[in-house]
Amino acid sequence: MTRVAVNGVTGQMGGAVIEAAIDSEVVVGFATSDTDAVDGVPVVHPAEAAAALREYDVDVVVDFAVPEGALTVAEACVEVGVPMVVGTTGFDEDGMGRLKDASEEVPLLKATNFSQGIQVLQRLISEAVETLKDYDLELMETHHNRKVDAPSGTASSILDVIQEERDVEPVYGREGHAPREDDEIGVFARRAGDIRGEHELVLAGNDEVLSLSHRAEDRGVFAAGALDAAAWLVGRDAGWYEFGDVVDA
Ligand SMILES: NC(=O)c1ccc[n+]([C@@H]2O[C@H](COP(=O)([O-])OP(=O)(O)OC[C@H]3O[C@@H](n4cnc5c(N)ncnc54)[C@H](O)[C@@H]3O)[C@@H](O)[C@H]2O)c1
Ligand SMILES: O=C(O)C1=N[C@H](C(=O)O)CCC1
Repeated sequence: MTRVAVNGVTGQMGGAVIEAAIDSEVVVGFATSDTDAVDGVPVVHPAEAAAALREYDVDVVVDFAVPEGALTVAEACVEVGVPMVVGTTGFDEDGMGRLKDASEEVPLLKATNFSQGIQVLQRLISEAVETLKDYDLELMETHHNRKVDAPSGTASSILDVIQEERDVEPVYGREGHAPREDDEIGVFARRAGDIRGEHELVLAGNDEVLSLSHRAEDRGVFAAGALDAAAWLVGRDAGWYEFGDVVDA
C-alpha cells in the first residue's frame, strides 16, 4: 500500500485526500495549523517535513496547500529523495522555477486540475480553437468563496492550451469604455458558495456559438486523481511529469 504524506492536510483538499485514500495510506500530514492530528493522521509543521518523511517512511507527497508551503515541502522531498505530486495553484514564475529545479532531483508531477474531465476538456478546446480560427473566445471559471487565487490554475492552464493554437491577449474582466479587440480573450472569475469548480470556454462567430464546459461536483474527483498520480509516480526517474501522462497510461 502506498504510504502518502499530505501537504495542506487540514484544508478542504487535505480532508478530501484522507477520505479518498483507499488503496493508499495517509501516514502523516503537513500544515501550519496548531492541530496535532486530523482524522487520526498526525500533523507536522512543514519546517519538520524532512524528518517526518524519514520517520513515517513516506513513499510520496500529495500537496494541496499554498505555494510557499509547497515549495518548503518540495525542498524536503529533494533532501530525502521522495517523489511529489503538486496540486497547489497560484505559483509565480520564481515558484515554478523552483519546482522545475526540484524535478531534476526527484519525480515531480504537477497539475492544476486532477480531474480526468478537465484533461479531456483541454484536448477538446485545443481542437476547437485550431478549427474555429476566427471565432471570439471568452473564458469563465467559478469556485467557492474561500478560494484565494484568481483566475483558477485550471483557467490559466486552459489559456496555455489556447495560446499554443492562437496568439490571444487575456483581458481579466472589463469595465467602463471597453470595446473588444479581435485578439482578446475575456477571462472571468466568479466566487460564490461552496462551488467545487466550473470552467466554460465560449467560441462565438459565423452566426453560431460553441460552449465547452466542465463542472466538478465533489472535491473527491481531484483527490482521487491526485492519489492515482501519486501511485503512478512512485518508482519513476527524477523528472517533470503531468497528469496527462497518468490519464494516458
Ligand atoms: N490541482 C487540483 O486538482 C486542485 C483541486 C482543488 C484545489 N487545488 C488547490 O489546492 C490548494 C488548496 O486548496 P484548498 O481548498 O484545500 O485550500 P484550504 O485553504 O482549504 O487549505 C489549505 C491548506 O494549506 C495549509 N497551509 C497554509 N500555509 C501552509 C504552509 N506554509 N505549509 C503547509 N501548509 C500550509 C493550511 O493550513 C490548509 O491546511 C489551492 O491552491 C487550490 O487551488 C488544486
Ligand atoms: O477549489 C479550488 O481551489 C480549486 N482549485 C484548482 C484551480 O485553481 O484550478 C482546481 C479546481 C478547484
